[in-house]
Amino acid sequence: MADLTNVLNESWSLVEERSDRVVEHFYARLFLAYPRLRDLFPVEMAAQRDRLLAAIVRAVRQLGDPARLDEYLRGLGRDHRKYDVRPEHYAQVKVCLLDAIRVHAGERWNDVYEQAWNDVYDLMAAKMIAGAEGGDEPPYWNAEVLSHERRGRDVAVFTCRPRQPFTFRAGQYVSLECAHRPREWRTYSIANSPRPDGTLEFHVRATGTGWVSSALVRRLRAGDLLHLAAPMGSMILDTASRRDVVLVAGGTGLAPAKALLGELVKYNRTRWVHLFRGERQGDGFYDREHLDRIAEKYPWLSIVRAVSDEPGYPGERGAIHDVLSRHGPWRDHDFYVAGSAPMVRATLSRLAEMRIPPTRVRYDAFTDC
Ligand SMILES: NC(=O)C1=CN([C@@H]2O[C@H](COP(=O)(O)OP(=O)(O)OC[C@H]3O[C@@H](n4cnc5c(N)ncnc54)[C@H](O)[C@@H]3O)[C@@H](O)[C@H]2O)C=CC1
Repeated sequence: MADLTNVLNESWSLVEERSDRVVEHFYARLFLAYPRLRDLFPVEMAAQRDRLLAAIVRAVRQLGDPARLDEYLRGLGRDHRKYDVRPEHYAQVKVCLLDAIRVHAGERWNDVYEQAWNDVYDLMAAKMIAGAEGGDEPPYWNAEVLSHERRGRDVAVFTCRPRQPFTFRAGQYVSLECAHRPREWRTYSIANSPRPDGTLEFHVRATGTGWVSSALVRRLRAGDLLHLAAPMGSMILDTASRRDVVLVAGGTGLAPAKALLGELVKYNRTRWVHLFRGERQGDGFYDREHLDRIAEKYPWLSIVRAVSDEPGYPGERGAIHDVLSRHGPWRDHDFYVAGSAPMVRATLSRLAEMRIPPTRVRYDAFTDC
């Protein structure tokens, strides 16, 4: 596998700087050759371009960790049932993707590279196709929005209930689509552990460019319908572990941390749990009272909040990974990290500096980490 990874990295370096053009070429070729595939993709393609590349780069980087890659690709295949992707589509995509890479790599492209991309693509496609064989599962779930509350300037917390049985584990995420932005699916973590009434909670922050998040914060109402794809992700509790737990959450990365807390509340008696929560501004700590009530009730939970971008803030200040190391040492703990890709990356490298074995760190970055 190491050889294959090297060959892929080497060949990718030929096109990396022109990756935008590779992706443009790929989609142009795909939609010309197979016009019916156009309907599987969003009307607005900008975000999709980044996501395709991010998924490929992430998969190639994970070749050295087959178990994790397997889980990721099966989950992705299951998720892609929402697009009505069929097994034959994978071969069509392969022809166009390899063509785009080959054309942009130029004269240094060779048969070894071609074979390596063929092999790795077939391997990934086989796992995604296997993941999509979902038995009686629907391609996506219809869910009705039950409540929608604005928490501060730009955050909304909403709940919904899927109309068909929906099974997931605390810490997982789903991609969802709302009627306000049809065919634009975005991933959000479920912010609760499974509940008897089947309801799901989501936390969304509207940021400048995120049209779906903006619609979910500003336009979604109780009674609206959502589509949810199959749950994905591996940031789930290691219930066999006896180690204490550190949850590191940046912004709405609180959602999966809160879901894991909900799970721990059900059975934990013996593990100390430390929640590190970072926001840019002091007024960003939505859900504060709710979490404080949990900490009052369960003495095993401690919460550290830190603000990174407000110089006069009276409480703890700094990037959350710096705050985490200030509160160390952390020798014998399990870590769960959620937030933006740069925040997750910064935290992972800090944990690596602290010599925490990677097997004790779980995260699910929505973009490449
Ligand atoms: N499962 C997961 O990993 C989840 C990830 N998310 C992602 O989390 C992000 C949350 O965004 P917002 O609420 O706008 O939070 P934000 O971007 O405002 O950041 C909040 C915290 O992250 C820290 N941070 C931001 N950039 C950083 C960097 N480069 N290095 C170190 N720390 C950094 C900030 O200092 C602050 O403490 C979104 O990108 C969302 O997609 C959300 C939910 C679940």
